[in-house]
Amino acid sequence: MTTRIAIVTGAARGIGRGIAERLAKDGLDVAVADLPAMREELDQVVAAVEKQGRRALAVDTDVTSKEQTDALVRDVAGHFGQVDVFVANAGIARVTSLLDTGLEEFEQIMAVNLRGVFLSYQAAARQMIAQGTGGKIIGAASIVAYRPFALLGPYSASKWGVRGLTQAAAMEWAKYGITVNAYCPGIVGTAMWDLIDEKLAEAEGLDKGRAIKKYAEAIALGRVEEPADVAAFVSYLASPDSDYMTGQSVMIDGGIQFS
Ligand SMILES: NC(=O)C1=CN([C@@H]2O[C@H](COP(=O)(O)OP(=O)(O)OC[C@H]3O[C@@H](n4cnc5c(N)ncnc54)[C@H](O)[C@@H]3O)[C@@H](O)[C@H]2O)C=CC1
Ligand SMILES: CC(=O)C(C)=O
Repeated sequence: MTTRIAIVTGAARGIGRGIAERLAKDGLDVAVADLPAMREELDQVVAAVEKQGRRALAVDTDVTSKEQTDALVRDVAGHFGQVDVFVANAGIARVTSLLDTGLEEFEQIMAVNLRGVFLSYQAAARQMIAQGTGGKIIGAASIVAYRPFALLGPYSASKWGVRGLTQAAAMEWAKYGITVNAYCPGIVGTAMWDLIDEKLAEAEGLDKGRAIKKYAEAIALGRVEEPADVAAFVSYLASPDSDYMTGQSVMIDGGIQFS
């Protein structure tokens, strides 16, 4: 069997890095993409993938740009011959009340979290359709795609949008053998939550580090999530074991939300 090729965006750190390393462990060759400012960290992920005996490629990409996202897929297909798995992981969080959110901030969140996922899904699907191979398209949603967090309103709306986009893409592309699913993590201990903790602590008059502790009390399994917890589920979504699953946004949160 030929080696499958995956692309992971926002892969320089956090959950994206965890996913890239896990897919490499699963035997896939992996292209990792992130903003140019993250190149040093991205190169470390390339080294970690290669250490597992897999081929890797780093591509500077801003997923808000159609040109760059199309080029990412084109370059990876040119380099490795095909694209089998696309993980649209890149995202940003902003802690802001709805009344205080300026238009520019709202649009920035939507540009990365929703437009970026749309552009990623579209570029990946066009490549997979042209190949005639089917494929696995996977997006980053969140538990807030089901029930928002106050002060994370625009962020929550963007993730709600990812859930809708994932359903529509699954409906449209099933006939090409492409499945489209999303992962919905809870509270993962990454740089993103460092920022959320700092801003929520400020807003709620808590000391730094207290907000994440407070929110983590809601986790039934009793610990903050790690990137590897998310990556284990993405590994399943990227594998043939999930071939009969499409259009789903699945909570992997240690038991915060119960639907
Ligand atoms: N940390 C958490 O608790 C949760 C995270 N998520 C989602 O998981 C995904 C990954 O989150 P984390 O690893 O925690 O975040 P992170 O902030 O640690 O990493 C995000 C990565 O995305 C990159 N990125 C940002 N804007 C980009 C752009 N325009 N183009 C390309 N790359 C860009 C960043 O440079 C960074 O390397 C995000 O979509 C996030 O919304 C979902 C639920 C919970
Ligand atoms: C960042 C995020 O999506 C949550 C739920 O914390």
